[in-house]
Amino acid sequence: MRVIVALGGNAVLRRGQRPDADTQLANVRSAVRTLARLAARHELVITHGNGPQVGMLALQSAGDPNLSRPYPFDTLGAQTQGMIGYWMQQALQNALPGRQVLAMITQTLVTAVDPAFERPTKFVGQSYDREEAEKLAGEHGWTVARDGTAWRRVVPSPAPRRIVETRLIRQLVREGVIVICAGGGGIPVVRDERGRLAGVEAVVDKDLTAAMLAEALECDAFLSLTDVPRVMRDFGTPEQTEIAHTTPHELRAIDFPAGSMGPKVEAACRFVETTGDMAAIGKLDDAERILDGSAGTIVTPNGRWPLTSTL
Ligand SMILES: Nc1ncnc2c1ncn2[C@@H]1O[C@H](COP(=O)(O)OP(=O)(O)O)[C@@H](O)[C@H]1O
Ligand SMILES: NC(=O)OP(=O)(O)O
Repeated sequence: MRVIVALGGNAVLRRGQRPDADTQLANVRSAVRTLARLAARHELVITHGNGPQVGMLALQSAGDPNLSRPYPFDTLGAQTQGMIGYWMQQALQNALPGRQVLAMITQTLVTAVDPAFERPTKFVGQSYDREEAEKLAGEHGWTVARDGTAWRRVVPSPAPRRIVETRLIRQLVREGVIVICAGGGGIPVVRDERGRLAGVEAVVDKDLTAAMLAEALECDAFLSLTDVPRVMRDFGTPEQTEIAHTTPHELRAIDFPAGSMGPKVEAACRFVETTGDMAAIGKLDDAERILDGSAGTIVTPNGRWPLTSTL
């Protein structure tokens, strides 16, 4: 099978951890143990989040007295692709000697008139209590929003339209390369009337980009791997229940929060609706069990996996 994995930024920097490089590298090495087992059995394309990291770099940049203005989010996105891509590439090379692994700088086309620029939803950086978040928002001109019980900075997250480097990614996958690409959803860029690319201030959702890429690369499965074992009904209430096997139709009848589970569910539904193939949301460590149907929330057109006829 050709499998695309979207790895949450939280897998690289867990909630509450200090963002030291060695902490993140240790998390990447641990994630790569699972990814390497997948790569041994399947053609693997890896995308990853960057929410915690891009927010941290933005905060550092905002506090740098030598700068006349903080680095823009496209440039910060590129920095996170380089940093996380490097950690992953090296960890995979060490885990799978003899295999070709490449982390690519990847740009994602968005449109400048996307309404998302007026309505920031993408959580970046660390969590704060409400008072501190509002204080920082006042100091730096941020928008902040509630993420579960905590507060975080939010930035615009326009819809991904196309990955500029799609053809190259396809070529590399066909040649057996394990490609790490579209990190942080891809660096958001727009194309002007003369066809030239330029970066924009945003962070694209990596699950939406991954689903789009999965379709373009004709992947058989799209796995969004995060820190919860399954999508839940009535999440965060005493009545919460795990959803094991489901359909896009069933999932679309449930409300999920923007900026966290919402885009994962939307991405999974879009991939299944467009391709008729399988998408799943679950825990990184369960990736292999998700593919055999015994873990995660598995989304298929008829709610069954492996896919079977309903006739
Ligand atoms: N209905 C739900 N079921 C499961 N988790 C949910 C749900 N709604 C919100 N969440 C939250 O979504 C989080 C995963 O989204 P996110 O933090 O964006 O992950 P990642 O960084 O791994 O992509 C979970 O840790 C959980 O707190
Ligand atoms: N860019 C992005 O979607 O990052 P996270 O997965 O960390 O939210």
